[in-house]
Amino acid sequence: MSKPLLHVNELEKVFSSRSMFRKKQVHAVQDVSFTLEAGEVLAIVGESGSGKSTVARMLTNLIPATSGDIVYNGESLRTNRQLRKKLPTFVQMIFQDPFAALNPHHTIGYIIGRPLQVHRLTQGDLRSRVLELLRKVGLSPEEDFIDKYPYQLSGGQKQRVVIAKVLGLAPKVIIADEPTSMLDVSIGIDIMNLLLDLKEKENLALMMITHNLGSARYMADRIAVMYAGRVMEYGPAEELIQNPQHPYTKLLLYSSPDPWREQTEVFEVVEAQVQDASGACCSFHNRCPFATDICRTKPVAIAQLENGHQVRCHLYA
Ligand SMILES: Nc1ncnc2c1ncn2[C@@H]1O[C@H](COP(=O)(O)OP(=O)(O)OP(=O)(O)O)[C@@H](O)[C@H]1O
Repeated sequence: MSKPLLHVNELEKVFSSRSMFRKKQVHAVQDVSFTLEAGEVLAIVGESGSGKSTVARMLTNLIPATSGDIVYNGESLRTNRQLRKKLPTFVQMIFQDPFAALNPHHTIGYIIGRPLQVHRLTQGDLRSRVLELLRKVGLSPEEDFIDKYPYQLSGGQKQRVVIAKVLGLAPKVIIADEPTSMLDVSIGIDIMNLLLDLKEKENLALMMITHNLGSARYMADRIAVMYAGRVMEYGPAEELIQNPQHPYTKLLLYSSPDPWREQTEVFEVVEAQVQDASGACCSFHNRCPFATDICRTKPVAIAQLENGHQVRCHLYA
């Protein structure tokens, strides 16, 4: 069997801090596993603090994992130093704030061209490579943009520059962390369409991080729903949206406004603090209207449903 482009296996991240009197640990990510292939889009959805960005930061080696493994094309990030060195040409990240991502003192040409010089990726004329990248992200006429400064561009244009800069390194995986959340809705849709288009043309694997199930549905082939550091539900995007199983996924779906959806289920979540993902019980039990004793006392394993649909809930154990 061929190796997946990206294989994430039982990833865990614990942040530790020490104050004068006690040591505190936050289980930010626990037992996260998935695969990602070229040409595929995986969306990671969850509320603030669910661990989405921590997963992304581990995948790009910005922070080390506490345990578990990240394997690119069969090479482990944990053990392979060569892979860590060449990682920027394998995986790149787009952040939500294009305003902060671009140095205001440099021209667009410099911003896009500099990583190509650093990683020695230009054969031939740097300027024509930058113009080609500007064309790829729809900033034309390219000659008009190359000598501009970030302040002369709109938010959507800035995000396109960020994408061009990332694209220059010819990564195989792009992780987009809320790439449209700071943009107007229509501009955000343009950016999502651009990413989908580039995914097809460049045969990229895309991982999209979002709070919004609507954007996840629009973009993704598969969706992973995270809560308190764990994947609660995972499956083909349309199946997960049409046939959600986990109470938390239902909560996310029924709390997002959708004038076209018939409200078939009334879902009243219990108000409570989000639990840490240390795993002694179901982390959603204190907010779940269906929780029983077992949810408060026993850890939950992932249950396999049909069509690759998985759910982490005692209701299905
Ligand atoms: N450097 C850190 N030190 C300690 N705790 C951290 C650190 N970074 C993240 N955390 C904690 O880890 C948990 C997950 O955070 P993370 O930023 O991954 O969530 P998120 O789902 O990406 O949230 P958001 O959507 O708001 O970006 C949170 O409880 C957060 O407070």
